[in-house]
Amino acid sequence: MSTNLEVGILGLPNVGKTTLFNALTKAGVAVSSFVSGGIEPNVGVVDVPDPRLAALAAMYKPKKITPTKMQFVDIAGLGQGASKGAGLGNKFLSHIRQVDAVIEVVRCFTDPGVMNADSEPNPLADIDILNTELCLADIETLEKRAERLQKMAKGGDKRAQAELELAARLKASLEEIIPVRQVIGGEDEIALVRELNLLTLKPILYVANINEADAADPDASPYFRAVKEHAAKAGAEAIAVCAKLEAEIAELSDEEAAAFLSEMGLSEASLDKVIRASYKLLGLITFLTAGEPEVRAWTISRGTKAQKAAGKIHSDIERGFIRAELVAYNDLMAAGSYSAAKDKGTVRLEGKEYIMQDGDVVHFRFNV
Ligand SMILES: Nc1ncnc2c1ncn2[C@@H]1O[C@H](COP(=O)(O)OP(=O)(O)OP(=O)(O)O)[C@@H](O)[C@H]1O
Repeated sequence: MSTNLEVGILGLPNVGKTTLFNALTKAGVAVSSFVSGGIEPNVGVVDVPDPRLAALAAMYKPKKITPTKMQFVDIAGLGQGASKGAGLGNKFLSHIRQVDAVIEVVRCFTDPGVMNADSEPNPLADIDILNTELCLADIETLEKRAERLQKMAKGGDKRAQAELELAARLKASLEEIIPVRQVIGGEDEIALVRELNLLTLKPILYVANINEADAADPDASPYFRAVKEHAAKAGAEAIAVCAKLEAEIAELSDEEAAAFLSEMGLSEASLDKVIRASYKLLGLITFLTAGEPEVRAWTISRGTKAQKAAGKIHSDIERGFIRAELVAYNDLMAAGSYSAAKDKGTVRLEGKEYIMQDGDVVHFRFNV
């Protein structure tokens, strides 16, 4: 019972999208590939790394530890002119339309053997090319929609009128190549245009694909620094990854990988950072269940109420929901055991309207 939210991996040709996708999915489980004619994207399911699971396992000694999962989609090369329907452009744009958030891979490496990658990286120019294409595609969507809205607004439709005004504002920004996510107001405005699935409204994470030589100290790469600065200005996050190296690490056993990382002076694979940042990008949080049979992480959207969250485990538990008995992960760890947390009074009983928090360790009481 996973949420079907997906993060799409995009970027210019040969920037390392597939390498990153393979590294991500090899580190995780089951890669299902829907390749047909080379234009269907690959979808991969990935375990979300969560150190809290190991800590809970040390406390509960469960038979089984189950991480939660998330989905990535490898959306193949989007070149210049894609928004004009050049080549396979429209198909690619429709794949992007289906995902809930995007990772933009930006080339910050040089590789003489790779087409388009033999020259000095120019990450800002690359970001600009892709951004322009996405903005143009959104302009087209808004223009099409405006025709219908005008008719509806003439008929006195207030909502259509509001959407029309918003569309005009968004279009003006898009013409300056400013993504919708940077100019749209709060939830009310987002709701007005939600159905349009605007590409530049999707949350974005920049992944700077750096040279192996920069992996131990990414900030030494001027290219990564440029991406980071751009991301900060755009209110987004940037993570440096050497996709080629990560793909190699993903081939190793856990022990080998740990030894390799410490040799490189790295504390964790950058992939873990990418997965966690993507999870956050989708607005997802984790609640935990812990017992002797199983310690497990579950995914819900931020803002989910207790009764709905219970339904993640089983529809019966949602239907017969009585109460959620829960303790915040940090409180549980501070107490040292569940019964100690109870003694300290940090275990609470919450009703169905309770809004679940990341790291809640929960036992649902139900009756069917
Ligand atoms: N950090 C890196 N350093 C050096 N070479 C890299 C790095 N990352 C990827 N490469 C190499 O760049 C080439 C292109 O990578 P990849 O096929 O993953 O790109 P892509 O963006 O998926 O391409 P396409 O647009 O064809 O889908 C591969 O040969 C890969 O090994």
